Amino acid sequence: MSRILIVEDEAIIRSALKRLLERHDYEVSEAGSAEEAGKLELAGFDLIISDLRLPGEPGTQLIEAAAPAPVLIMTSYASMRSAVDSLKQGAVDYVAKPFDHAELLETVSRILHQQSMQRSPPPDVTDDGGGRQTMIGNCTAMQLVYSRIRKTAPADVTVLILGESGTGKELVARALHQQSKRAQASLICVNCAAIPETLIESELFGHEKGAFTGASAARTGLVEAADGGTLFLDEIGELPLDAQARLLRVLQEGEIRKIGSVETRHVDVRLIAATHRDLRALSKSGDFRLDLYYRLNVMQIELPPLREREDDVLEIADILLDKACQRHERPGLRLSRAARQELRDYPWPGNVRELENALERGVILAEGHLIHPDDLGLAPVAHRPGPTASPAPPPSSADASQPGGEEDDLSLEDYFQHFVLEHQDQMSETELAQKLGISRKNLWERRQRLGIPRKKTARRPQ
Ligand SMILES: Nc1ncnc2c1ncn2[C@@H]1O[C@H](COP(=O)(O)OP(=O)(O)OP(=O)(O)O)[C@@H](O)[C@H]1O
Repeated sequence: MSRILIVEDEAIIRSALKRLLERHDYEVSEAGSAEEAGKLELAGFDLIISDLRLPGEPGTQLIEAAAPAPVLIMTSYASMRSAVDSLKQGAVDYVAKPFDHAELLETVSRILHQQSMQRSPPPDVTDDGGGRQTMIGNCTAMQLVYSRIRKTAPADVTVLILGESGTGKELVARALHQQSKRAQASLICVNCAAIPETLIESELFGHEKGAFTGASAARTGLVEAADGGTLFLDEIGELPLDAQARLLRVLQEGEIRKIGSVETRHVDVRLIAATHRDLRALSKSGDFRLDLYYRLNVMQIELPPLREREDDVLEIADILLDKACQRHERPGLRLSRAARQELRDYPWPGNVRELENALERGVILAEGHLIHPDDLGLAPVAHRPGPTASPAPPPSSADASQPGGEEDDLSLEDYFQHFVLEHQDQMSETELAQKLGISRKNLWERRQRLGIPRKKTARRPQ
């Protein structure tokens, strides 16, 4: 939903315009003067509509301050000359008052469309080891993502990144941090699903010595470690309710309190959160606090699944293949025509991460200078899983016994799926992982890959 700011001192015009835009599904904020508008994160808006004549500074004052957000100037017929001057100063367009509703809506939609079509180059991202990579892909949906990153990074606001597992949510979080004014400070990345529920609060918020059995020394939490910088909470939908309450306090008051402490400490942290789950639906079932959802959902960036990214699959495959060839010292390896077709047709439930893994397998297994479909190890058509967001049906025993190289994998996954579904109501995630002989992180990753929803945790008081 596009965000528009109206800057107009006449309350009647301002609220009429607000109602008009809201009826057309825009999210609208208001300010009565350029000075009042200047207190907002202007660059976070998709469009600013400002009256030219305002008490104090004129509307054109906002043009530079709001960049790259466009400013549309409203002016009266009597001052057409100043309207033209505003264009010279960089306003995107002007509308003469009183304006025709249809005409104004058309102008707004044209400007927003042009803005979204402005090509933003994919951002460069540096990983923890200092390695650089560029986000790959040029489809329309990714252009929108790049443009959102460019606009949102400098505005010091909370960002919620949505997308299936492996679509690049962490890459986006890194790009946001690295293009923000906090770039020189720390970026702390935490996967909420990979930390046992019993430990997550103390990991995030720290604890005092003796706060609980085993707390033999005081410990600083990750939120405090991100002070002055950015905290990236991946899979925030998995955060237990008690930790959600503490996080809300950080967002509302800018304060944390360690477990077992009575003192609070001020922290200045920009929060970026990501999830593949529908937080609104989770809040309806009582598993996610609605107030926290509203606090997180200031700006949204939605990553498209790979299967919807047009020709990006092959572009990404070519670049990642070169990298895999270098890593394994197998220069010059290419994908066969059939392998390229296979990559194009496959539904990629694990998205770019799954593509990376398939290419890695291809490079290791290829015998000549071409990678063939078998080398990629993708599931045969009959066994192809659905997207991670919706649970995949368990493969039938008939499927599992079919001839082909996948039987062992399938029956193992079949066993895994049945075991988890059968025992998850009685066992904690840690117990499940122990019984299966895998780590808790691995359990979570398999749940993502196989599309097995996590059991509902018992509702706790808020
Ligand atoms: N657009 C892209 N260009 C290049 N590499 C990408 C892109 N998107 C994702 N990747 C790669 O895919 C892998 C998964 O990306 P990332 O960890 O950011 O995904 P995610 O959505 O955070 O996944 P999860 O939710 O499972 O943690 C990484 O190795 C990342 O470098």
